[in-house]
Formats: sequence, structure tokens, C-alpha cells
Amino acid sequence: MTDAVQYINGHWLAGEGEPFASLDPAKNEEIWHGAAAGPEQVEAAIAAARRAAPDWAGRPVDARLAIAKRYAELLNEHKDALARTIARETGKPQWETLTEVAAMVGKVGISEKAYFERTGTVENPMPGARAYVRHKPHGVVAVFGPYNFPGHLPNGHIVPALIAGNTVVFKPSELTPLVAQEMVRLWEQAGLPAGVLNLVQGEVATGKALAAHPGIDGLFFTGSSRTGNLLHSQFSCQPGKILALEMGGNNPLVVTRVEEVDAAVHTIIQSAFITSGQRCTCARRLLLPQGEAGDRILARLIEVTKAIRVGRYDADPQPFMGSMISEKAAKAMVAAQAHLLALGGESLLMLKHLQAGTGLVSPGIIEVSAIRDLPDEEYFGPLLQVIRYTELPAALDIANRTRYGLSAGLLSDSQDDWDYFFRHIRAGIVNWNKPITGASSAAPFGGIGDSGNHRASAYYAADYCAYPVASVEDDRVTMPASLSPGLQF
Ligand SMILES: NC(=O)C1=CN([C@@H]2O[C@H](COP(=O)(O)OP(=O)(O)OC[C@H]3O[C@@H](n4cnc5c(N)ncnc54)[C@H](O)[C@@H]3O)[C@@H](O)[C@H]2O)C=CC1
Ligand SMILES: O=C(O)CCC(=O)N[C@@H](CCC(=O)O)C(=O)O
Repeated sequence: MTDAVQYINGHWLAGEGEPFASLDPAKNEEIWHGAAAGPEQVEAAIAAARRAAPDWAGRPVDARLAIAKRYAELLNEHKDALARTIARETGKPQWETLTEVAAMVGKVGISEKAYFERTGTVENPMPGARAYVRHKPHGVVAVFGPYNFPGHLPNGHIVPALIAGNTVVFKPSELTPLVAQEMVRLWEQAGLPAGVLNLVQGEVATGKALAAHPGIDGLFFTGSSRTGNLLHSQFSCQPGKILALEMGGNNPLVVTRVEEVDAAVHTIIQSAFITSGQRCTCARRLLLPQGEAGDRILARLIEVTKAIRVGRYDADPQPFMGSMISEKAAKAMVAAQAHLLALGGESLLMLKHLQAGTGLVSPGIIEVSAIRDLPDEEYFGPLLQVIRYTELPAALDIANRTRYGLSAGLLSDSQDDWDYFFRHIRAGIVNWNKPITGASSAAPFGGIGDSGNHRASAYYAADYCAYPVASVEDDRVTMPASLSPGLQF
């Protein structure tokens, strides 16, 4: 293991700040340690990005794309190793981390298409002149990543930012420094010039130093609503800086009439328990109709969920659910469940911490219909809250009872129910008879309310990576055909 964990101006350096470590949460083993970037190193990273900016932005987009494409090739060549690192550092099963790396590879082609489609150059007809819309990069942008997709989600900011001509200072989650390091090494190998992408590792102090620095032109954040809200207030009265926030959700999944009970249960499980419930798009609240049809789905859901295989990321056969990110996160889910039980919830399947020292938990299902003031919290783990409803309008009223608005779904065989649901639900990702996780990178990705600040990511990330410039141009200055009233020449 090397001490050189910071990448600043093309050099790998030891951190000058507080030491911290990264654990394999399934095996309770340290897999990485290093020292955080100190404030002067954060400063140096921003200065390096600033120096590199004019040359990088001044290159033709094809030159920037050539490096991004080489990076995608390298990702593909190293996909097994990177997927294994993601699995070790997050606890996610290897079948799933391979899909994460595949999404990272695919991001380059999608971002290229989005760049030209959403932020390319357009010439509009105009009598006696030429009118253009072009786009320019913001300059130096900070990228903050979460732990749940430590490769794919920061990659979803970094790739379009670099293609658009920005330079980047990347602050990954302190829980996943090793993934960040491997990712940045691939950019380095791809031939990215010094200073274009800088890596500052560290805990909250490093994040604060970067976010508060006057030298950044923007900040692209994926993480919790709590941190996103802090950043939003920190950025107030700085209208010149671009802030893109992708945050959490308290996502509802509503079921009405369905013929195929097993298909509905499968979709519920994919929505609620994939990644051990650690996706911002995961279903947190399942709304089932009262009566026999709802009872049948619930009984089957409990039966199948009980049988979900939970285990280590490298187990053979593979588990559906791996470890949560940490023992602390597992304990927080046990505490969240206890809180809901104390408020009047009824456990239908207990979420259990399976092994001390690890983040391994079993999935839980809790009936919360009787809780009068159900907390509008994102419990970021595999605990599904069940609410029984009478009529679809009442279900929609409950579904929209949240300050968030990221993803939502309907399971129903009825076109009318879907039309009603789509019209009334408030969320940025709204699916019918499909899981509400697994959003496509080829579509915009973002939510309303406390889930974001109307800067959708994925396909629309191109929009926050560049600003539009409108120009009217002619080769020579000429007199107009007619003068404005009151002017004489
Ligand atoms: N909408 C979306 O696209 C997604 C949202 N998320 C959300 O992310 C959360 C899980 O990720 P976490 O890593 O726990 O998020 P987090 O908010 O704790 O951390 C995200 C990043 O912000 C940094 N940070 C934390 N406090 C800071 C502060 N005061 N100032 C500056 N930087 C600070 C962290 O070091 C990390 O790099 C969940 O709430 C989940 O819903 C996760 C994935 C996707
Ligand atoms: O950003 C993209 O390219 C698409 C969005 C995406 O991949 N969403 C995933 C992850 C969401 C999360 O982080 O929690 C999904 O919808 O499952």
C-alpha cells in the first residue's frame, strides 16, 4: 500500500491532514489507509485545475473525447479488477459491481452524444448576420461522490465535465478512497494532462475546505440531502456558481390490481432490496390495497424476501444482497426499525444485523399503516415500510406525503390507474410495472423537492457542465438598412 493517495497536478502525494482508513465491511478488514488532503493541498489542487483550464478548454472537443474514449477502453480492460475493488470496499456482490463498471464504460459514449445534442453548436438563420448558440465550460468544478456507487456516480459528473472542457477537483466518499484512486489512475494512464483531474481524499474537513474555496466555479454533488442542503445554503448569494445536487428520496411504490403476483413481488424486491437498499432510488414505502388482493401480494413478498440470500461479495453462489457499507450503517438500520416499532409499526419480517463487525443485515418489512405521523426520512438500507390504502386517490395522497420526490412507481394491470398515477405523482423518475431502481444513463436523472435542485444528472448532466453563449455575428460592421427614429447620419 502506498501513502501517495492524493493526485494533484499530475503527481501522487501523501496527504498532509488527518489519517483515515477504509474497511472491507463484509470481512471487517482494513484495505486502505492514508492521510487526508490538508487545506494547502486542497488549495494546490484548485490552483492546478485553474492553470490547466485554458489549455484543456481550448482543445478541440475531439481531442478531449479521444482521452475519454481511451479511459473507457482502460476501464473495460480492467473491469474485473475494478469490480473487485468496488465489491471489497462497499460489500456489494461482484455480479452487481460488474454492472457498475459496465455503466462507467457506457457513460463515455452517452456523454459524447449528450454533449453534442444538448450543448453543441447551433447556427440559426438570421437576415444580414449569423446567429449562433455555443457552449462554454464553467472552469474549475468540484465533484463530490457518495459511497453506494463509488465509481459510477462520480464518473457521471466527471466524464461530462471533462468532455465539456472543465477541469475537476474530485473529493470521493471517505468510505471508498481505494475505488477513487483506481479510477483516477485509469484517467492518468489514458493521457489526461496534469491538473485536469485532481483527487483530494479525506473526510468531512476536506469536503468543507473544497466546497468553501472561492476558487471553484461550481460543485457537482451526489450524496445525502443533509449534506446537499448544507451546500445549498453555503452557495447562497453566489449566483455565479453552478451547483448540481443529486440527493436522497423517500420513494413510494404503489400496487393496484395485478394478475401476476410473483412478477409484482419480483419488481418490489428489485426496487426495495437491491444493493441492500442503498440506492437513492430504492422503494422505501410500499402502498398495497386493503383486502384479499393486497394480502396475497404481501404474504408472497414476505415469503420470498425471507429466502433472499445475503452474504459476502465473493461468495459462491453469489448473494442477492451483500454487506451494507459499514457496521455503523447496519446498526443505524436496526435503530430505524426500532424507532418505527416504537411509533406503532408492526414487524412483518425483522431486519437483523447478521454478524458483529460487519455490515451484513437481512432485509426487513414493517407495516406502518397505524403510525399517525410517519417520519418522512430516507432510511438508507433494506427496510421496506408497508402502508395499506383504500382507494387510489388516497394512495396518491400518501405517496406524495414526502418532502422528497426522486423515484416512484406503479404496479398495475390498468391503463387508467397508470394515467391517474402519472398525472398525480410528484417525482423525477416515474415507472409503470418496472423496478424504480436501475435508472438509465440515457435519460435525465434527478428529483424534485429535497431530492435535488433541478439540475438533473445522467443524460442531462451535459446541461450543468457548460453554459450557453448566444452570438450574432457578421464579418464587417455595416450600417442598417433603416435607422431608428431620432438618429441622423
Ligand atoms: N440522487 C442521487 O443521484 C443519489 C443520492 N444518493 C444519496 O447519498 C446518500 C448516501 O451517500 P453518502 O456518501 O452517505 O452521502 P454524504 O452526504 O454523507 O456524503 C457525500 C459526500 O459529501 C462529503 N461531505 C459530507 N459532509 C460534508 C460537508 N459538510 N461539507 C462538504 N462535504 C461533505 C462526503 O465526504 C462525501 O464525499 C443517500 O442519502 C442517498 O440517497 C446516493 C446516490 C445517488
Ligand atoms: O447516473 C446515471 O447514469 C443513471 C442513474 C443511475 O445509475 N441510477 C442508479 C443509482 C441510483 C443511486 O445511486 O442510488 C439507479 O437508479 O439505480
